[in-house]
Amino acid sequence: MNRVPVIEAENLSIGYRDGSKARQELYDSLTFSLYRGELTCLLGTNGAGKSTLLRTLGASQPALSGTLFLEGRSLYDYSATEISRRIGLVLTDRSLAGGLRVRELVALGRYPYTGFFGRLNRSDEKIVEYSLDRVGIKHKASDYFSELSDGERQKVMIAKALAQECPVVLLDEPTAFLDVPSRIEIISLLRELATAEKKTILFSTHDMEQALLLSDRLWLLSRQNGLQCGVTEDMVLSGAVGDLFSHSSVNFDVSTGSFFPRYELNKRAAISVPDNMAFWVRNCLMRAGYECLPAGTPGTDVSLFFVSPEKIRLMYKGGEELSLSSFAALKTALGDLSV
Ligand SMILES: Nc1ncnc2c1ncn2[C@@H]1O[C@H](COP(=O)(O)OP(=O)(O)OP(=O)(O)O)[C@@H](O)[C@H]1O
Repeated sequence: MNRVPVIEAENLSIGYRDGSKARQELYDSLTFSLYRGELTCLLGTNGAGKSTLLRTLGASQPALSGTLFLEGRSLYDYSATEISRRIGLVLTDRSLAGGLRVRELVALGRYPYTGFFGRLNRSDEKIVEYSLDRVGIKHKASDYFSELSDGERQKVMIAKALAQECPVVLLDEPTAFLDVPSRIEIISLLRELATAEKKTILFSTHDMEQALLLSDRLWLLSRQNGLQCGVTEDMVLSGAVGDLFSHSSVNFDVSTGSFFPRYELNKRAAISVPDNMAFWVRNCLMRAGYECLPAGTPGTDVSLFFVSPEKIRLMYKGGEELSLSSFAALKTALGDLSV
């Protein structure tokens, strides 16, 4: 099946103009497509250019060169009003919200439809109420935006983009400063809008774990490799995600999609542990400098038979044996805790 991209770029160059001539070019030949009904996550290290790319796609800053199409037409052939009916850009800067109440702020999303005086008719009001309801923030509609929590503010900004009724929504770090349940809630909401309302959604984040679980596609942006695009699982298993954040003191575990510190393992432990506790037992041993090997491996510094946190048997190389009944006792016996 040949799918038609909603946004398409060819040899797009993005960056900043300095005065009339000199320019700081971040990327010079980005080629990509964004599709309807998909949630795409933009990942990259600090300063990679994620915000710059999102602002360029949202027409809030010009591309340096190349072509950028929205629904098959050059983005730059659209008027500002036409763009604001098609692309909702949710940036992290909230200073514009001033002293507005939540409902008033969401109603600004209707501006592309309400004409010069911005008067809402019955249908506009209905859309504002629907948008407040859709993100679960209706109960705060009369509160001041400035008095909301970070998570509530993010929901309001998403509601404003919904009220704009755009088929494309671009969001710069919508989960910044949120606790883990709120991050999952926001990304799940974006996912729902993409699948149920067939919107095209691209968001940037530093929340890897949630992004990998919930996004259909990943865009990996780096100075070394430019923009790499693909389905989440392909990008993880190909090693591209691990490479993006490769660092001398950090490893990426492809099997779980999580990053962990690179420990110096100078001791060896043969371990027997039930599957449901294996992660935490290994975690405890690796922090104490032990490489974890299968039970029965000869010549290790210790052998561990872990039945449950209350039932642990530890055997040292010399033959001494201890029965332990907590992780605290195990860590003390391994010399990793001084209590
Ligand atoms: N207005 C500007 N003028 C000139 N250079 C800028 C401007 N804004 C950002 N830059 C530069 O562009 C590069 C990319 O910045 P950008 O904010 O797009 O990165 P980012 O990937 O969003 O970073 P982060 O994850 O830290 O938010 C940086 O080197 C930054 O200094």
